Amino acid sequence: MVRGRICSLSVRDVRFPTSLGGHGSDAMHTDPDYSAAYVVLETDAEDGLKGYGITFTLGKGTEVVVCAVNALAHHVLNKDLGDIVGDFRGFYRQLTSDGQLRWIGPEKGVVHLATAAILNAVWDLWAKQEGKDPRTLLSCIDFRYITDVLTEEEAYEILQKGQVGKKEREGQMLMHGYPAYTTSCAWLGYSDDTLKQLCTEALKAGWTRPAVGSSLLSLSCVNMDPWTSEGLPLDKWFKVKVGADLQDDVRRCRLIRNMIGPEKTLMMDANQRWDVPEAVKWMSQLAEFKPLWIEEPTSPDDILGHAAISKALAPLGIGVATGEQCHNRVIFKQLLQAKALQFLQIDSCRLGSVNENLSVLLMAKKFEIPVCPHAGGVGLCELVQHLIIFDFISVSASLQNRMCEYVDHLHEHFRYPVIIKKASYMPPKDAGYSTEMKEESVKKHQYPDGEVWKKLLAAQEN
Ligand SMILES: C[C@H](O)[C@@H](O)[C@@H](O)[C@H](O)C(=O)O
Ligand SMILES: [Mg+2]
Repeated sequence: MVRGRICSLSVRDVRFPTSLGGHGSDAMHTDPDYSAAYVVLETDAEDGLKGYGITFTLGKGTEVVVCAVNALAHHVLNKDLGDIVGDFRGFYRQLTSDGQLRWIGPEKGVVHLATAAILNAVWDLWAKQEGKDPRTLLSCIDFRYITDVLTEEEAYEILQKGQVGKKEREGQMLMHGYPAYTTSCAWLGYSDDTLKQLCTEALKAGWTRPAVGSSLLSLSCVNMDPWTSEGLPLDKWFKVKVGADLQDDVRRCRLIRNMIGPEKTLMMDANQRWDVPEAVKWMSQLAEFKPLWIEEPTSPDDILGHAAISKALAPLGIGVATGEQCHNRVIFKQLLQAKALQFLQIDSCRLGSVNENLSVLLMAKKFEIPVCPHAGGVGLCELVQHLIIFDFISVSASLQNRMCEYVDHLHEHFRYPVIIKKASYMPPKDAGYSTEMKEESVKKHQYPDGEVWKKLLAAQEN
């Protein structure tokens, strides 16, 4: 039973000084401070439940997103939660079609990140109150702009098929969790020594899980079903940042490949650094290190560019992955139509919350493209674990070629942090969207008045 009228929305600018240690750095974002616009919704219901929503940003960007959240707030305030989720498609459209704010989107950029923060909070609150069936889920999706590839009826059929074997898959998740890979070892700003040390630690610390077959390195023979492979060699998955300097990349990739050995899976991430021909040329030179995929090789908006890169790299056994900066379902639709990606990376904050991510999961299923979510940042792992476990249980029903990113930073600031066991996400058991942060962490890291920033800013002045 849904209850309560939204009587307050607060949004705070919370930043973690991760750039000081080079954490999170890549070829384009050299000094990221992992941050969140953190929204809290309160209702007048007696249960006292609150909805917590975040969107991930990098430092300064947060203040702009906070403004956008405030500009959108009037759409939520004084609304009954029942009215919002009772016509969630309509509410989603209201938020994304604000007559004045849409001009600075539409459905992309800062306003869309702000939409995600608010809707993530609505989902958190709603999830604490009740469960959802396929029809209810579909009623949350705005199919506008995607009915040429996916109608509501087709989506319903997919979800209906997803009911078959659902209980078993739930059981599998509870027992083994969802396979994860790590990016924490090889940020671009890390020295070779740090890279070696973190890689050694990750190898020792059980970033391991069972894999099938002798090689996971060519797209055609990737086969990951951790449960049918018991007793077979353990596999380990790593992602390395590339794209700034070819000689550095060759050295770092050689180093990491030598450490992990020829059989383990390596992915590369260029964070949009290259032009299309440059991407093909650069990756041809890194092909000897057998990457499973190259992530964000060029502009996230360049659909045909991604298609050209995919085509050129296919003979080398290298796939293209993208999505962390794909601003809406339309871009994903076209990437799928153009065969421009082999791995689809949803992001729980870039798109318009669960609503829009559902539409992308369903389109990916229709095109039979594996979803391997983008996570990390601050809170993205906490959020996206819900989406990908849902995808396995109710949509894709497969783990083949699928894994979810994991980054080992900042989980200690969450009340319900992710639980990783044997390199897998264990299903969250607490109600809600795992978005609540610890109040003392928020206070300390609030920008610019939190203790951490007061000290850092004072030190900068002196
Ligand atoms: C600035 C960020 O850390 C990015 O480098 C990061 O999201 C990355 O692209 C990833 O795939 O995890
Ligand atoms: Mg990336």
